[in-house]
This record gives sequence, C-alpha cells and structure tokens, in this order.
Amino acid sequence: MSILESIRGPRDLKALSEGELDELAEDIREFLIQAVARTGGHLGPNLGVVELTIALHRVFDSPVDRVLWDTGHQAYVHKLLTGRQDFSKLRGKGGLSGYPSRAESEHDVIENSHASTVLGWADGLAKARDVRGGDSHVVAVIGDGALTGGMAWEALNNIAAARDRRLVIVVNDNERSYAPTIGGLAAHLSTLRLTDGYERALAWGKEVLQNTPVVGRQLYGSLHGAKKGFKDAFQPQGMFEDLGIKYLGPIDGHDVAAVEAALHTARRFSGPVLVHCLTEKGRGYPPALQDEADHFHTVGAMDPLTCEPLAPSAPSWTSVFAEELAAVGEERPDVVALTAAMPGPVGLGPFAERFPDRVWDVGIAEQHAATSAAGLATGGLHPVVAVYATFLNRAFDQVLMDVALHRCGVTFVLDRAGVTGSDGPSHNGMWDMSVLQVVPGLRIAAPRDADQLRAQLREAVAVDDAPTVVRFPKESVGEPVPAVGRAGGMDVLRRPAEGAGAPDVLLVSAGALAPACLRAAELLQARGVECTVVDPRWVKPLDEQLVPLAGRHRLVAVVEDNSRTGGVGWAVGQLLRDAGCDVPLRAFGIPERFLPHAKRGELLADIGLTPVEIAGRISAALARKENAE
Ligand SMILES: Cc1ncc(C[n+]2csc(CCOP(=O)(O)OP(=O)(O)O)c2C)c(N)n1
Ligand SMILES: CC(=O)[C@@H](O)[C@H](O)COP(=O)(O)O
Ligand SMILES: [Mg+2]
Repeated sequence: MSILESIRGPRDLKALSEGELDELAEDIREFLIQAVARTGGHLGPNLGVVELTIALHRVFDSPVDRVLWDTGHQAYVHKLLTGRQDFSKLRGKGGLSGYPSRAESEHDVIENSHASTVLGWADGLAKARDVRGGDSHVVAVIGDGALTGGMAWEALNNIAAARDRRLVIVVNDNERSYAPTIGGLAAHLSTLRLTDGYERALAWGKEVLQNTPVVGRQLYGSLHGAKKGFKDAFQPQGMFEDLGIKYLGPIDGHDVAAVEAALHTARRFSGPVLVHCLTEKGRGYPPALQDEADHFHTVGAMDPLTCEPLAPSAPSWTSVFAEELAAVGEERPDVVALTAAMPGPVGLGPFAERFPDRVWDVGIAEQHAATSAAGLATGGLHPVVAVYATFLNRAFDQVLMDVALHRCGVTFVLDRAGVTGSDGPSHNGMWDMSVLQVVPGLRIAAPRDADQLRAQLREAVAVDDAPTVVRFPKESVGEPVPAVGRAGGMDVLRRPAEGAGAPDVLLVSAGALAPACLRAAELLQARGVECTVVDPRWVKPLDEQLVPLAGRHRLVAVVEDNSRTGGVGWAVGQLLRDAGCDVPLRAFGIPERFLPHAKRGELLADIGLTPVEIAGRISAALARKENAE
C-alpha cells in the first residue's frame, strides 16, 4: 500500500516523518497526473498545492478548524487527504465533484466555483465563532488570481478592521490565473518574490537554522514571523501590514516544513494573518510547466505521456466567435475587447494577437470589466466583454446602471451559456436570459449555429446606444440550421406540411437547441401534429410578429437553454398576454434548481430538453387542451 493509500483522513498525516511526507507528495502528484488525465479536470492548479495542502492538514484540525478554498478547483489534494480517493468519475455523474461538496464531506464548506468569495466566507465564519465563543481556526486559501477580484478586497477591508479576530489567509501565489495574473497587486506580490536579499536570508535560514537543533528551528520560525522592520530591510511588506493584517512570507509553498512553520506561527497569532506561499502551477509535471497558455489549468481527458486528447474535438462555438471577432477587429478599429482573466478560454486569442493594444485582461473582475466598458464606450470605442455566462451574474448592477442606464454600446459575449455540466451547479450559464430580461434597452441574441453567431455578433457591435448580448453554449458548434423563410425579423426553420391544414403548434426555438426543436417537430408530425418552428434570433426584444403568428396556432411552445423562470418563455407569454392573445403556452427550459455535475447531454436529458421529451410534453398539452374543449 502506498503512503497515499494509507491516509484515511488528516489525522493520519500527523505521524508521518519528513521522508514519508516527501514520498506522500510524490504519490499524490503521480495520482493526480494519472487520474485527471483519465477524466479531465484542473490538473495544473492541484499539482501546485500538494505540499501546501499537506501542511495545512498537519497544522490545522479540519473539520473543527474550517479550511476554505477559492474557487475550489484546487481542492483535489484536500479531497485525497480527507478520505476521498476514488477519482474514477471525477466531475462525472455520480462521481466526485470537481469542487468542494458538503454532500461529500464534513471537511468541505464552499461549493461554488465563483472566484474571490473565500475571504467573505472566512470573515463571516470567524465572526460567528467569536460571537458563539469558539476557539477553532478559520483558514482561507485564496489564489493570486482570485485575489484580483473586488469581493476579496471588500472582505480584506473588514478582516483588517478586527485586529483581534483570529483568521488565517493563505495566498497561493503561482503568479497565474490562466495566463500570468495582471495588475498592481500581482506586481506587488511578485516584488515580494524577487527580493534577493530576503531570499538569501530565506535560504540561509532554511539551510543553517533549520538544521541547528531546537534553537535553530525556533529562530528560523521567528525569522518568518520577524517584525516588520526585519522584512522591510529587504522588502517593504507595506500593503497588507499597513491594512492591519500581519504578513508572513514569502514562503516556499513546496517546502512542507517551511509552510508548516509559517502556519504554526499564524495559528498562534491573535489577529488576522496572511501567509504568502510561493507555488508553481503544474509543479512536477513538465508538460504542464511548459504549457504557456495556462499551465494545464483545465485539461480534457488525455494521454498522460503524450498529452494527446483521448477524444477528437470538433470546432467549438468559442472558436467561431474568436475568428469572427478578429475579422470584425480588422474592419472596426473602434472595437476593443475585455476579459476577466480568461483570454484563452473565452476566445480572445486571435483578436489579442492581431490587436494587442485593443484588448485588456482586467483580472477576475467582471464588475470592473462592465463598468470600464461603459467608460470605453463613452470614450468613443465599442467594447466587447467576453465572459462566461454564469460569471456575468455578479456584474448585473454594472450592466444595468453603468452600461444600460447610460445607453452605452457595449457587447457582452457570453460563452458557456446554458447547461455546461461537468463544472457543477455554479458553472451552468442558466440565468443570463432571465436576469438580463429586466435591463431596459438591453438586447439579447441567441444564435442557433455558426453562421448566425457570425451575423449576430456583427449586428450586436453595430448597436452603439444600448448594451447587446450574444450567448452560446459549451459544446462543438453543430451543422448549419438553414431558414426556410422569414416572419418579420424571425427565421422560419420549418413550416407545416403542404395541405396539412391549420398548423397546431408554434415552436419558438431560442438559440442552440434548434436541432432538438426540429427533431421534436418531426416526431410530432409522425403523431399527426403539425408544427411551425421559428427562431427569433434576438430573444430580447421579441419580434411583435410573434403575436399574429401565435394567433394562427393552437399552442405555443418555447424552448430555451436557460432557466424557465423569467426566461424567453416567460417573455413570450408576457408579449402574447399584453397583446390580448390567449393561445396556451408551454415553456421548456432549465428548472429552477441547481443542477449537479454531469455531462451536458446527461443533464439536458434529465431536465427534459430532448426531442422525445419536448414532443411528448407538447402532445400531452394538446391532448389536455382537446379534452378541456
Ligand atoms: C467570478 C469568476 N470569474 C472567472 C472564473 C474562472 N476562473 C476559474 S479559476 C480562475 C483562475 C484562478 O486563479 P487563482 O485564483 O490564482 O488560482 P490558480 O488556478 O492559479 O490556483 C478563473 C479566472 C471564476 N471561477 N469565477
Ligand atoms: C474553475 C473555473 O471556473 C474554470 O477553470 C472553469 O472550470 C473552466 O471551465 P471550462 O473548462 O468550461 O473552460
Ligand atoms: Mg494563481
């Protein structure tokens, strides 16, 4: 049995010798590379926190002490050390979540994968502990990327205000989000890394003092906890300490003993303390370290030796957007682009390559991206803000009050819209067409195929007096879905059979589920039910022609890859009611609940967004209508 296999929980770590700890770290790295290569997942981030997580669980007593992770994608080692070593179905249906999960373990607290929240959680947990009179520890692990998010600074401001409230912050500084972390904070953290004098003292302390019996180790430990003056001799640690938060570091995050020494010092401290750990994303796996894009931040299932994907990938919606935006950039010198620390994943690579001065990575700061875009638009440019749909949630007020209220021509391109699946409940892009419904003047396009994405992106960037949104899912872009006619501004995708008499169902298909809608119409026709299938293209505002069109059918069905609550189905219903049209309507979408991690196809089937289910439920609705008549 390997040392890793002998670890049933954090207590088993406490008795390990230094040599066994080194062997455990090797076991864990080998396990991660093999397991995550099989399933896909966050390989780079987890290879970077092996020693840090071992040290955390040796110094603190989870779950009495609360160990919190931001955004949780780097909690695989935490899972391995807290009794969960079956990674065979990682991020798959019925398998381990890719993030902490309360259902899986008492050691897990924060389940969401939205960044920069951990310090807020820690502030609340520490306050609750003190109000209730506890003496446990609250330990928040935050990445250098997550630290660029505004929420982190709101929390730091509060944490720093309570000089006598014990709270340990561990900054996992690998100098990267996906790409190298941007901004003044990243620069400050880097200066702390680069001070030769301090590093020499660090190396001397490690070499000489740690090997000197008793006194040496304590002296080495106190060097780390040395007064501000000592450190300032090497490098001003101002920022955190001036805020009122004790700074310990920089610590070699891959040296278990060094991290443990710092954590013990932090543990004894009577107020908020920040331990700055220097780590390497992808540590111990050369292919990850050599990956310039993102050090294997997320990998698909691959051969661990060659890193070749196990499944061929077809062109994605993202790649279509990426190429078209670069083409638009050639024609429109006013078009600029913003990303929240994800230039690659959101498809800004080609644009950035051609127009490096017209793209900005703002860090994990979607709120800032939206408001800065309002400034860019007011300054005469047309910004394209490329983010994942779920992450725009946190910038709702900025979209509403900065962009829409001021009628700014800003285009938000929402990738990963709809059911995403393997990243779990907080990654599904299932809320944007509901949340954004209430933004006056904002327009939403939901393209059904690559051609429509290209066309609607161009239509969006042509609007200079209102926010526009173009949203598409996380999957390969399918075959073209041609129109067979027009109805107002809408595309007709299917008409009832010639001579079939009055059509029964108007099927409104919003976005990328058009192929499923067309298939459902075929299944219905086989049951003698005739459908007209339309694609509104722009789902906000809806085309008024929907009203007369609906009036010529017995039932309206709306299908969307978005929450049913307040989505396109709701908007169509309101449009019809306001026009006095009382044709019955059925809205097909994502139910108002958090979806567990599973494949996109599995989840779509589970929630009834498949041709068979859509056809079946439309059939049943017609039957009920006939029985009632
Ligand atoms: C609000 C929000 N925006 C974007 C993301 C996407 N995202 C996930 S991890 C990550 C980078 C995190 O960097 P860091 O905190 O340094 O952790 P590391 O991966 O380097 O360990 C980003 C941008 C997110 N999870 N949440
Ligand atoms: C943790 C996080 O939010 C991202 O790393 C996310 O997992 C990436 O999602 P995709 O794999 O869909 O790009
Ligand atoms: Mg990082």
